[in-house]
Amino acid sequence: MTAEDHSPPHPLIEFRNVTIVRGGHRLLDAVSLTIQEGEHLAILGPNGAGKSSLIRAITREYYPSSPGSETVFRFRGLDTWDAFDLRSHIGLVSGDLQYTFTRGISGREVVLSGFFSSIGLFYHEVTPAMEQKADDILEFLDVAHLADRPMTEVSSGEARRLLIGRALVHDPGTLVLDEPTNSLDLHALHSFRKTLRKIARSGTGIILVTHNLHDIIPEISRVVLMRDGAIVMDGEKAEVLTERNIGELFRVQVHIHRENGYYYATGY
Ligand SMILES: Nc1ncnc2c1ncn2[C@@H]1O[C@H](COP(=O)(O)OP(=O)(O)OP(=O)(O)O)[C@@H](O)[C@H]1O
Repeated sequence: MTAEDHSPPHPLIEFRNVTIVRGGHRLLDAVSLTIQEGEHLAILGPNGAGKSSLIRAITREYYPSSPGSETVFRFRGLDTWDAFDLRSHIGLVSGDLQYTFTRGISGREVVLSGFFSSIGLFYHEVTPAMEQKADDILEFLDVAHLADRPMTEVSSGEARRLLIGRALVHDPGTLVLDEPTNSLDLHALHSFRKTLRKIARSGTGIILVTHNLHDIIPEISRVVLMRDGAIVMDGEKAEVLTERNIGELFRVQVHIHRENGYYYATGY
């Protein structure tokens, strides 16, 4: 082992002074954010805060506009990275992905398509090892019974779990979820939380983007608040999720109450 091997690992994401402008609109405004490998954090903010834009910057869909000398835009210590690097470290479950699976693709095929970043398998060659991995993931996520069901015939909650499976095929160190509980009913929300907690406890990092406090599973310890394209607060969950901070963020008076490690906003 060399002396270099003892140097601290690079953060997964290191952004400093990142501004992103699209169509004349400032989506991110001088954002600085460092996320370590394996961290569990939530990015919380109202509609239009820039949360999805931040995810697009993390996944390199968006690049900083007119970066200055003080701009840092790094992934694992690198200024440039390719889709392959990214996929092996970050599994993405985006909010609109479910609606791109419009054909009768089975649950197992949804998961397998993660190997090819495709929507369905088409001409891709699936190896026995891939089949095994997909079946292990279906089992882990408690959706083995959906392996042969067409995606068009599963509920939103089930579809969401299959898409998580799709994002896990490369064993990414971190799972990024953009508004994952939209349109889930109470039972589906309950199953989804259970699944996410299991993933977090297995050691996978979680970056959860949401506007719902109750999506923040107890394993998430850090919360970043966003508004108008900027990060307005970043810190330990109990210090960030106060009535005052959340009231100011959403511009509405709220009561915050805590139950079994979850936070709920009520009274608005
Ligand atoms: N490509 C684009 N060109 C111009 N404006 C955009 C573009 N993408 C997003 N916006 C605008 O930028 C703002 C931030 O959008 P973004 O989707 O990042 O917010 P969000 O916090 O994810 O919102 P939501 O919770 O509603 O999904 C919004 O006002 C949106 O309309």
